[in-house]
Amino acid sequence: MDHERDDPTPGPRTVVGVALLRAGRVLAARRTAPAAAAGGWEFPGGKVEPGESEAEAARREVVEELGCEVVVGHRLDGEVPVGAFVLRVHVGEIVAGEPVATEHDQLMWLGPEELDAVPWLPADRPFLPQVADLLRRRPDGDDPVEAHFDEGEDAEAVLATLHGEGYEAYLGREGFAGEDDSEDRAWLVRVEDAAAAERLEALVAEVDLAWIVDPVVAPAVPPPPLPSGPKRLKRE
Ligand SMILES: Nc1nc2c([nH]c(=O)n2[C@H]2C[C@H](O)[C@@H](COP(=O)(O)OP(=O)(O)OP(=O)(O)O)O2)c(=O)[nH]1
Repeated sequence: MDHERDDPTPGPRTVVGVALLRAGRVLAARRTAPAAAAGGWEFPGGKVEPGESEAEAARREVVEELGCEVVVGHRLDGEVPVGAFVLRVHVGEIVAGEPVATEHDQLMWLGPEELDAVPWLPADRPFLPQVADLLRRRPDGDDPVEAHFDEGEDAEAVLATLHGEGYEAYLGREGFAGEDDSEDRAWLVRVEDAAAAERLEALVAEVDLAWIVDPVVAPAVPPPPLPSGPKRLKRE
């Protein structure tokens, strides 16, 4: 089927790149093909297929290219023409597996001061200042910290432990901009002070399919706290 001909106002199709962030660095990958782009560095990703969202395409491409699972967060500002396509870039975070280059010939984790050290493809360069800003923006101790849980039972158990130890913590459902309401959304446990965050991190480390959400990649629509969240108890 020719989707472009059915659309009365077809725009250019999209290539989605994902700026994978981890510990103040972003993953850059070196292309091997086509010849004109070989040796150029890019964000993992590829063409969005008909019927796919950009986030779905980004997740699929990262599995294909790097063999790991990612969550995809907000889109960086702007889009850049690439031939008949436009390049758009989302931030993302690896949540399972370690990236292994299968289509690229090299991977590098670059800090904000190292972004200029590799020859990026021309279309990627306009995104680099935004990426550098995100890499420099680390949370301060008072920012809320959230943990993602695939299983509601795990989230509830961690919440109960935190409450039992006197920490204030809230339960919510994950929600990403542009995604429909769904019963399948993951669970989030949120804490709002540094001591609770440290305890939450320790508890999350013991649970499969749970991780601390990078605040930079956090869902664009944060879940509201439950109105009846218990207050933090005084601890000696
Ligand atoms: N994936 C990706 N492609 C980029 C970036 N910057 C950039 O100019 N491009 C260009 C290179 C390619 O011409 C095009 C994306 O093609 P691709 O080969 O990655 O797409 P794909 O995986 O869907 O592959 P295919 O359909 O061509 O087999 O966009 C970037 O950061 N990531």
